Amino acid sequence: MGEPKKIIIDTDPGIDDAMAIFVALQSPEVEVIGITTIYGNVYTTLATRNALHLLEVAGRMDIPVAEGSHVTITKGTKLRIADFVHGNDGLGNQNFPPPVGKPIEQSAAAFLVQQANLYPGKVTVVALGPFTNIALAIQLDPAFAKNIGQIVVLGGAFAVNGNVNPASEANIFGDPDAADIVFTSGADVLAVGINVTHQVVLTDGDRNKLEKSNGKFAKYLCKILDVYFSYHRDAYSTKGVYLHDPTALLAAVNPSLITYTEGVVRVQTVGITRGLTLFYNKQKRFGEVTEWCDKPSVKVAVTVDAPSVLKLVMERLMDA
Ligand SMILES: O=c1[nH]cnc2c1ncn2[C@@H]1O[C@H](CO)[C@@H](O)[C@H]1O
Repeated sequence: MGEPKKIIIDTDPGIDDAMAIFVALQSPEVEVIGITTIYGNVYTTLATRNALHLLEVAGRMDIPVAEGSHVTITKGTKLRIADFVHGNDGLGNQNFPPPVGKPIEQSAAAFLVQQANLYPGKVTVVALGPFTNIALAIQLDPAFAKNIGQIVVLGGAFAVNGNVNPASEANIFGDPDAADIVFTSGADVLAVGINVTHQVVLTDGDRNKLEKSNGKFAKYLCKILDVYFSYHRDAYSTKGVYLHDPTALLAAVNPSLITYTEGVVRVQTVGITRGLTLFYNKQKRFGEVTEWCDKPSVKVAVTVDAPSVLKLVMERLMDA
């Protein structure tokens, strides 16, 4: 194995975010060089607090946390916060003590730009919340799209219903304008949508295995998973939970776990379909000039090796 891939996790922790962060810290293929925070599952201030807390649980206070935007890319302040999925504290209503650590002075966007410049082509951003910080980095530095190695986003509902409403998936819905900026930036973007992550389910049985293990991450997660399980039972009538964030993270760690197709993605930013991700496969040359013309292609995940993803998540969480 060569040098580990440098990754920055942009996150709104979040129960499945916590899982993804722990899996990343347990993955020898990658080196987590920073965490940037964003609103989504919780407000940004709480996301920062939770990110610092999770790093303390992991004993990895050496990893810098940069706080991200508190508003959307269009300065919108009416945010949709998914506390009904993750609990009021974002971590299953456990009232954990406040972290000792502090975020660094730099903003998330400034940190992303700095790291992309420091290691051109070598840094992967894994975006697990709305894409505001990434869009801000693109606006801050015109070279960011070129300097960043890859941007792996958890987001979109490609040719399936969303999870906020039939049109829209939560991370895109959180900031559709930012998502459109990222998808059309020319960066190497891989989108892992809920059409893929809904195939990766952690069942009651898997959770029992985590509970019985001695792994510190497994034990910690079992404390916070209750809220996430009850939400899935209510919303989807399933006895398991979707592993959105860990799937996207592992797609960044090991691209062979997924297959993808390439084309242009645009995001609807207004109206009842606000947040809709529309993929153009470039198979037809349209007579009309369209809003998809002359836009760079991105990668969109199509299939996932769900058993392997689940196995890796379980192994890595229990082995610590
Ligand atoms: O129904 C939902 N509404 C809002 N957010 C959700 C819902 N289900 C999951 N997530 C959160 O949003 C991302 C996937 O879209 C995941 O990070 C998940 O934690």
